[in-house]
Amino acid sequence: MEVESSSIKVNGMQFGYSGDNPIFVDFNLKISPRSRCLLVGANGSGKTTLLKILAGKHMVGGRNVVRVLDFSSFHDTHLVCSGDLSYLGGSWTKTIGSAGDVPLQGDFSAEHMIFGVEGIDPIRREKLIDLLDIDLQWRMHKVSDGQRRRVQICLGLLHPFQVLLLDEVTVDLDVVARMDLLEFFKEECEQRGCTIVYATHIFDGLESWATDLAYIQDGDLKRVI
Ligand SMILES: Nc1ncnc2c1ncn2[C@@H]1O[C@H](COP(=O)(O)OP(=O)(O)OP(=O)(O)O)[C@@H](O)[C@H]1O
Repeated sequence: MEVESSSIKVNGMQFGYSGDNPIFVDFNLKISPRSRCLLVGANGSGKTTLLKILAGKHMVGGRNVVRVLDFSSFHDTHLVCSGDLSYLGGSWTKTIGSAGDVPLQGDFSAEHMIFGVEGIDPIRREKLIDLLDIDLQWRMHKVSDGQRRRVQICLGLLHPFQVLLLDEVTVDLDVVARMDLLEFFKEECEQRGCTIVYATHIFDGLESWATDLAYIQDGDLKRVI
C-alpha cells in the first residue's frame, strides 16, 4: 500500500481578513517533501497571505485545516520554535523561537544578531556567512537594504529547517548572491529532503530550479506543473 506523504497540506481552507470578503474559499494544497514550489499569481492574489497562514501567523479553522509536517501550523508552536518551519517575509523582523519577532534594525552588529542564536551548528553558520558574504562588523542601522536582507536570510536559515517559506526575499539581493542562494536551497532540498515554497515575481534563473509551480487566481489553486 502506498503511504501518502505531504510536507504541507491544506484541507478546505476558508480565510478572509476581518470584515472583508474571503480570499480563499475551500482552498486545498498538497506539497510533497523535497519539493521546491514556486508560488505565483497577480498582485493581491493572496500569495503573502497563504505563506503567512502556512507559517502559523493566522489562525484558520481547526487543527486539521493547515498542516505542516503533520502538525497544525498555528496551534503546534514548536514547529516554529524548533526551527523546523522557517518563514522569511518582507518585513525587517525575524521570528526567533520564544524570543518572538526580533527587529533587524538598530545599533548592533551583524555578529551580535547571528551569534546570538543559540544551538547552531558552527559549520552551517560559517557556510551561511560565507555564502551571503556577510561582514560580521556591519552595524544594522547603517547597512543597505541588500546587506540587511542578507543578515535576515542568514538568521532564517541557521536552523536546519524542514520547511522553508520565502516571500520575495531575494528582491534586494544582487544577481550573484541570488544565484548562490538558489543553489544552496536546491542542495538543501536534495541532500536533507526539505521543502521550500517561494513566492516571487522574478523568474530569472528559476526555469530549472523549481520542481512545482502553484498558480493562485481568484482564491483557487491552478497547479501548473
Ligand atoms: N492585513 C490585511 N488586512 C486586510 N486585507 C489585507 C491585509 N493584507 C492583505 N490584504 C488583502 O488581501 C489580498 C491578498 O493580499 P496578499 O498580500 O496576500 O497578495 P499577494 O499575492 O502577496 O500580492 P503581491 O504580489 O502584491 O505581493 C489583497 O486584496 C490585499 O489587499
